[in-house]
Amino acid sequence: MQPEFWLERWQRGETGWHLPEINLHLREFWPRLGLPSTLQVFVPLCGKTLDLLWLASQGHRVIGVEISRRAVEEFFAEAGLVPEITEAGPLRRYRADEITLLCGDFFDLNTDHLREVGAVYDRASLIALPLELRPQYAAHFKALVPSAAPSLLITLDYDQSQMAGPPFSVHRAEVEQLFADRYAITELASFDVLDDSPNFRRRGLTALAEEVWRLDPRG
Ligand SMILES: C[S@@+](CC[C@H](N)C(=O)[O-])C[C@H]1O[C@@H](n2cnc3c(N)ncnc32)[C@H](O)[C@@H]1O
Repeated sequence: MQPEFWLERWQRGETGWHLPEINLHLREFWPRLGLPSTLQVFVPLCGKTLDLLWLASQGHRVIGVEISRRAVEEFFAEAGLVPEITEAGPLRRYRADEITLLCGDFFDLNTDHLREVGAVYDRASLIALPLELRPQYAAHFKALVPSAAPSLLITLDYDQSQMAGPPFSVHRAEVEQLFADRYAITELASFDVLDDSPNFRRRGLTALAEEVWRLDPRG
C-alpha cells in the first residue's frame, strides 16, 4: 500500500477500522502481560485510536507513529489535548502529556525515535500491509524496537482468496516466520468475528478470526 492510499482514506473519512471505544482485547489482555506502568509503549501505525489514551491511563508513556497528519491532529483535537509540535528528522513530533505521536512513515523511524520503548501494542498494523511489505516491516521493527520489549499483537485471519485486502489476512505461520527468530510467540485467543463484520461477509468472506498474540523476547 502506498502512503497515498492511506492519506486518501483519511481524507475521505473512510476509516472503518477506527473504533469508537477502547479495544476490548487490549483491556482484557494487556494486564495479563504484567508489565510495569513505567514502560514506554510503542503503537505502530496508530491512526487516531483511543487505545493510546487507555495505555496512558494505565500510567504508560506512549509513542505512536502515523503517516496521516489528519489522523494525528484529529486524535489530539478529539482528546481535548493541545500538542507541542517539533521536527524529528523526516517526521514531525506531536507531544501532549504522556502521549507522543510521530507523524510520518514508519519506515523513516530510526533507533533514536524508539530508544526508550519497553513494550509494543500493535492492532491492525501488520494486517494493513500487503504480503510483500510485511517482511520489510518486521525487519525494520526488529531493528528499531529494543530487544527486551514484549508485544501484544492483534491480527485477522481469513481465506485471502475470498477478499482482497486491506485488511490482509495474516496466518499463524506468517507471524512465526516474521517474528520467531526474536520472540516466543503465544496465541492468547482467537475470536470468530464474521458476524461483527457484515461488510466483509458481503465482500465474500465465509470465516473471519481475530487473533491476539503475545510476543515475548527470547533469552
Ligand atoms: C488499519 S489502520 C489501523 C490504525 C490503528 N492501529 C487502529 O487500531 O485504529 C492502519 C493505519 O496505518 C497508517 N499507515 C499506513 N502505512 C503507514 C506507514 N508506512 N507509516 C505510518 N503509518 C502508516 C494508516 O494511515 C492507518 O491509519
